[in-house]
Amino acid sequence: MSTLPLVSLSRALSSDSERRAEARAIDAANRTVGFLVLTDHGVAADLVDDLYRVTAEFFALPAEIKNRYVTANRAASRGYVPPKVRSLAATRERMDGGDLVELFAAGLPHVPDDPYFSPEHAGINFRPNVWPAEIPRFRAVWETYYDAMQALAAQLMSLFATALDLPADFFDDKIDRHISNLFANHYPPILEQPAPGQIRVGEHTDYGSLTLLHQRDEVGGLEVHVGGRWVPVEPMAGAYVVNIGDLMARWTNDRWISTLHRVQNPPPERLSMGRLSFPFFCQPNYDTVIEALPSCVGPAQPPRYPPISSGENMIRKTERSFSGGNTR
Ligand SMILES: O=C(O)CCC(=O)C(=O)O
Ligand SMILES: [Fe+2]
Repeated sequence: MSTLPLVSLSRALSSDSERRAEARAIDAANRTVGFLVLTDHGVAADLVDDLYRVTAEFFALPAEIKNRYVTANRAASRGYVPPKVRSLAATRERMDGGDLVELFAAGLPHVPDDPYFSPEHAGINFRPNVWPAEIPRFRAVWETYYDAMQALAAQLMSLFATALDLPADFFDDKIDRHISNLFANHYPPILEQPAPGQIRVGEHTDYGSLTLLHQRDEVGGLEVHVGGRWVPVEPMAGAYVVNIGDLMARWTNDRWISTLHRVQNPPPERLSMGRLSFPFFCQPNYDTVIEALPSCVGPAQPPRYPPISSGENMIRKTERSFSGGNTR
């Protein structure tokens, strides 16, 4: 969709008046579409190229090697998930045979040696990452990219605070020990007829505060549900697609919307085209309780959702996403 609202990070950081102008654009985008396109974000193009390169090398490995990186507790989002095992439509109680995507996921790379992060307190949230030994550079590239994403996410959350008429540091202590995950979505060529309704990623809303998606493939397929229609989101060179997740909708009492989206299968003549994309799913600290912000409730707007902790929300949603695909 060429009409997604554009936000320039460098412009927002250039002066107070520019910051207010970009914050207004963010508010308008998040109220109406829940998606925007972020430009001038400062993430190095070389790093992104490296990320695509090492990750494509991983997915090109034989299945029996990739399967070594499947981890026992899938709700922890670490390592490899084979095609058709997860179903994002299942988070909405819709069964579709499993998403036509294979995944690799990682969490916080350098977990501090502090009880807050220990399994006793944090449960599965800071499980160690797993890294493919076959690709020596994989780990360093992923860790560097993860760091770039967490820094970018923090800057965006500060702009979000301004957009919500809150102090710029409002979210800082709610995301400073976040449980965000970096995913690679690899969509293999579609060689067999999909089951009825089975697509690359079934319709869903993202779970957390916001998602930073890098996509640059030719075949595309990402679609957002706006105005009762599915609208394609085409990649824009060097830009991130940013969307609101369920927790931001809950925080803002639906002033901002967590929009349904999906990845549609290519048309028949392009079924052999694969696709690689990288969502970074921002999830606040596991013990941050998300309830409607004071600026988003009033006599005519009672809170619409009960409070929920970030950690509980993520585990509930992730577990449900593994209830609709192939159980293997
Ligand atoms: O691969 C994409 O373009 C986005 C997929 C998606 O919506 C997700 O992984 O949550
Ligand atoms: Fe998504």
